[in-house]
Amino acid sequence: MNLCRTPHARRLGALRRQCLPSTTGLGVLPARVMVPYPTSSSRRWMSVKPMENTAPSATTRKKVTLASLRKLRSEQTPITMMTAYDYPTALLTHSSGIDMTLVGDSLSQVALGHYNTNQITLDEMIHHCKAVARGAKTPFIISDMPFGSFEASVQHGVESAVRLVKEGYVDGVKIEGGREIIPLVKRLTEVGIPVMPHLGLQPQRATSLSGYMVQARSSGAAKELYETAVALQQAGAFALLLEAIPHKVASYITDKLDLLTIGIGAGPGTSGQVLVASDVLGVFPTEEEAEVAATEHGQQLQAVKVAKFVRRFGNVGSESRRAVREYIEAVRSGGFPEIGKETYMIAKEEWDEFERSMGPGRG
Ligand SMILES: Nc1nc(=O)c2c([nH]1)NC[C@@H]1CN(c3ccc(C(=O)N[C@@H](CCC(=O)O)C(=O)O)cc3)CN21
Ligand SMILES: CC(C)C(=O)C(=O)O
Repeated sequence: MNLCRTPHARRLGALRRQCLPSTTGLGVLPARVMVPYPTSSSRRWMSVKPMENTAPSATTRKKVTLASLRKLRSEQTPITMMTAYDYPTALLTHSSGIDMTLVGDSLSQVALGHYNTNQITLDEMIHHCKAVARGAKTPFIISDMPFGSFEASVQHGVESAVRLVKEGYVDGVKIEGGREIIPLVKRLTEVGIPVMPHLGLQPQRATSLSGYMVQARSSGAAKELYETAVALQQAGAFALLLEAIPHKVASYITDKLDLLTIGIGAGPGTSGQVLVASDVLGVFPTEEEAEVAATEHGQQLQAVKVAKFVRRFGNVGSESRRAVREYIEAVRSGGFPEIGKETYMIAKEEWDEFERSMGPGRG
């Protein structure tokens, strides 16, 4: 039977695979070739309909795999990673061509408003992973394992990671920790879940470290970090996240090890970079911006202090606030909505009939 012609195979093909002529003489078989997800043909019904994306790069891009990430490293092309917390931010990573999308537990702070990252639960992470997976079709998706989901035992860690993969549809997991997570990294690798340990500044330990402090600044601490990195590679880690460490230490680790290194505050010598989406976009105001908003518009903004390693590539926050100010102003002044442009009509005879039976309205 020609598998490619069955309706089921056609559906499969339409989703992820391409049928290629077989060289085995067994006919045409569905080949394991990844094709783009049907993003260009799919339309969603929203109050504002997204335009179809016709950019050639978006229609030809394939799902990022471990092999394609390793190829980027071997070609010395820096890997790009950014966080996403929901469907719109996931679509942003997907449509922009980001290589890896991180459902970071920073979402506890930047999307849920908690004081730190330790308050988010595994169930909440899974809820957000599901939304991200619906939007981030091409990037390799990694979820953080939240505080409390892996420390008690290897078994608990495996159960939590399996839930993130099975219910949250992510491709791999990131775990904050050093030597103490080696047994878990080994076990997850054995069961086929790609693991990215997170070394250096570990936000889940901010309380015990009395803040978000740069790590591995002494020769002893740098040596310990390097040896831990080697041990985690031996345990099977496919990548390391290196946060807030001297750039020379991060470059050294990258040069000596085979795995991928993704840095944040670790300099340009790693295999790739990661930043939090709201930092890249400039969603939250700086203290100066909050002061300006208070004096000029009477707005009470929640200012945030960001780390030295953050570069803002946009100022989406000020644009959002301007849009909402104008919306409020337009409603209050009667300028929105505009009849004809933003309203619906009723045929004259229908309206006349309505008023005849019900009595006149406003005139
Ligand atoms: N918006 C956002 N961006 C992040 O990168 C981020 C989060 N939230 N939440 C979770 C963690 C917390 N992170 C942080 C937060 C603060 C610093 C920070 O201010 N570090 C000091 C270093 C001080 C020192 O040791 O010298 C700095 O000045 O950069 C670093 C990482 C990174 N993560
Ligand atoms: C800061 C990044 C790397 C992270 O761990 C997160 O988003 O939670």
